[in-house]
Amino acid sequence: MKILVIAATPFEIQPLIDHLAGRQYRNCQISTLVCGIGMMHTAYQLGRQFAVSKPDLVIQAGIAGCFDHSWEMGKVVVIDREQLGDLGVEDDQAYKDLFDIQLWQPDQPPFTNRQLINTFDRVPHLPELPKASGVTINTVSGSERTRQVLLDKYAPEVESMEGAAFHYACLLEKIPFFQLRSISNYVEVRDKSKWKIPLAIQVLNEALIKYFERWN
Ligand SMILES: O=C(O)c1cccc(C(=O)CC[C@H]2O[C@@H](n3cnc4c(=O)[nH]cnc43)[C@H](O)[C@@H]2O)c1
Repeated sequence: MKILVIAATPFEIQPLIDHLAGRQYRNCQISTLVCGIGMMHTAYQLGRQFAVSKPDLVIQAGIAGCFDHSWEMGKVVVIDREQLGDLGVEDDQAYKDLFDIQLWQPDQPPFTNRQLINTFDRVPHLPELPKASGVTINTVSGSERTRQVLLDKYAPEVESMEGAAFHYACLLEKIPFFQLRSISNYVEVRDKSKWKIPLAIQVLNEALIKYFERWN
């Protein structure tokens, strides 16, 4: 079983990389790929990778923002659906996405009712973690207005900059996948001093390592 773990930055999976060094798992070969921040980098790197070799499972691991202030920092979730949060047009005060203006159809593959849904088909040992819905954007949301527009339109729980590109590529290539996100911050008016990146990276990697230990 070939498993590929991808991340936007090296920092997000460095503890896993350190853990894997010199280790061999009986039933799986694990490789890692740092794709870069954002959808463009993720799509390019995945397309390039899949053209050469298709893994049996791909895991995207990263930190993310969450919309619900009752969530604790460092909460780890599996994303079960993704939506694109800023691909569309502005129409005076309104934002319309490509489905709204009918350039895309709600069920055009790989979308289902406008969403990039992971059914977790053929994913072995899916971690028993809470499921959450994701929205993917190009600019980290940092205003009350943007937060509310996204909530009203997509009702997301988690925001990242890569998730939708990952779901899109894996769904089209029919490769089993799951996206693991650990919460580093709330989606709110930007205050970087409140972000808990080291905590989020630590728990994210603990979850990844726990997952691979199940393969032993
Ligand atoms: O502004 C900074 O100094 C800064 C330093 C480190 C990281 C950042 C990021 O913006 C991280 C973007 C990166 O992490 C994911 N992420 C984390 N939180 C969010 C969020 O609230 N909204 C969207 N993406 C988030 C994202 O997937 C990127 O890979 C800034």
